[in-house]
Amino acid sequence: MAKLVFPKEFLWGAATASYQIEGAWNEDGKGESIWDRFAHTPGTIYENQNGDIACDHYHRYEEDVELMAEIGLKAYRFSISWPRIFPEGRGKLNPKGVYFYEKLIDKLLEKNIKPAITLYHWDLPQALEDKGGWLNRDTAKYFSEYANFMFYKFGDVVPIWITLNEPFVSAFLGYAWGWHAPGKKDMKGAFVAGHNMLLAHGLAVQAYRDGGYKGNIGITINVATVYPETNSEEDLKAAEKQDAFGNRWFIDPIFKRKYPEIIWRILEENNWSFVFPASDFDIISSPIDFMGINYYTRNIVAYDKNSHLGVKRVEGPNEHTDMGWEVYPDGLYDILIQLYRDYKIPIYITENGAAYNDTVEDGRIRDINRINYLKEHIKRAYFAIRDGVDLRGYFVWSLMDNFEWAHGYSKRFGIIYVDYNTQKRILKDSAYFYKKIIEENGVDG
Ligand SMILES: CO[C@H](O)c1c[n+]2c([nH]1)[C@H](O)[C@@H](O)[C@H](O)[C@H]2CO
Repeated sequence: MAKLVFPKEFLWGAATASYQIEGAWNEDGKGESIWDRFAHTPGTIYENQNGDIACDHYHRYEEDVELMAEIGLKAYRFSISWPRIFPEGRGKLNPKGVYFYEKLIDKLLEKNIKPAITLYHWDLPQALEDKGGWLNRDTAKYFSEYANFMFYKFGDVVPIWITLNEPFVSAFLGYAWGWHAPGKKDMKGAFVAGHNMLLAHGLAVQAYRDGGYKGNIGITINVATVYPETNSEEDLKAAEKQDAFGNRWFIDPIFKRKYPEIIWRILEENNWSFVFPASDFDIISSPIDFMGINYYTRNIVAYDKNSHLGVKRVEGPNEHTDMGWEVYPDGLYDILIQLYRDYKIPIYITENGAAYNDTVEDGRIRDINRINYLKEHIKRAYFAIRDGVDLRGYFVWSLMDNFEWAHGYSKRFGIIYVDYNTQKRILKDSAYFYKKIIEENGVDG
């Protein structure tokens, strides 16, 4: 069997996010986040679980970095908890919060693991939410102040910066559907929040450039490759709409200085066509160095006059993960080809992985289904590079089992198992599989 060998500098990593792993939700001066507030609200999270302790990474980060080194990670993507730095979102600084990340980054560098920082992975300071949160345009400015401080502190030692994680998800699930913090159900608000997040992104990129830092800065977008159920004209149009709405909404403003047509049509149909100052798009489209994509599954769609946008989802025929997401590795290849064709920008896969109901038997976790998932997707990443995509790296989601938002701890994505009763970590078989991938810089074809 042929070995598919990646380019020499290809970056193999794993990813996490602050609220999902850190715990210490109100320790050492950290301010409340909207996820603390949301998860403390009964009925929002599976079995009313929350991130108060999570994986206790705040206290166990040294052990966790040792495990990253044991796996052989070349990079580690993690997010900064904004309210751990600025408890009120701006103004008063929390030195102990800064010190935690200083120690974490120092430990990573000591182990030759490149830090890749996500500045915002959904845990907005509650104090800013109390002033309107992402519905308040000023939050974009406050974000750039926070980003500027992080660049000042770590810009010389952290080579990869991601401004936002999945603005579509935090705008829509947080402001339109209410499934995520801050739990609002206001479709119009989702568009305003999304726009202010993009503004925040652009202002942060400008701050990074003004600081003259030598690293790379980008954004992470969630993508699900879209396929029409049939080749009928109606289904093809439905697929085009879904791709624009689900994948391009937060990409086109950055690369084309405008929203996809479908977004403007929704705004106009609802009389929400706000007058976004054209100058916003000058800021939003500040050039970035890479695009991060989070790929998990695809979307098969068909025309349906009774559905939102006239588009209904059709379930795929292949195996599904514990999240109910179809396993479709070819979708990763297709989306990489499409995005690189359309935007010609270096790409990182900043998240890819699968939740399965892992069990510990004789001290081992034989997660062969996750190994197969990772293997097939890593193969597609190789074929995308072979076919011309400038793909720079791959971050598995996730380094360790963690708080899976509204699903609480019921979904396990980690390549490291976490026993939440004891906080014991156990490398799953998939961790050893990934270790071999990294050692060989390649995968069996
Ligand atoms: C459709 O999947 C999304 O792209 C997506 C999946 N995921 C994400 N975004 C988030 O970035 C992570 O915080 C989640 O833990 C992770 C697993 O659910």
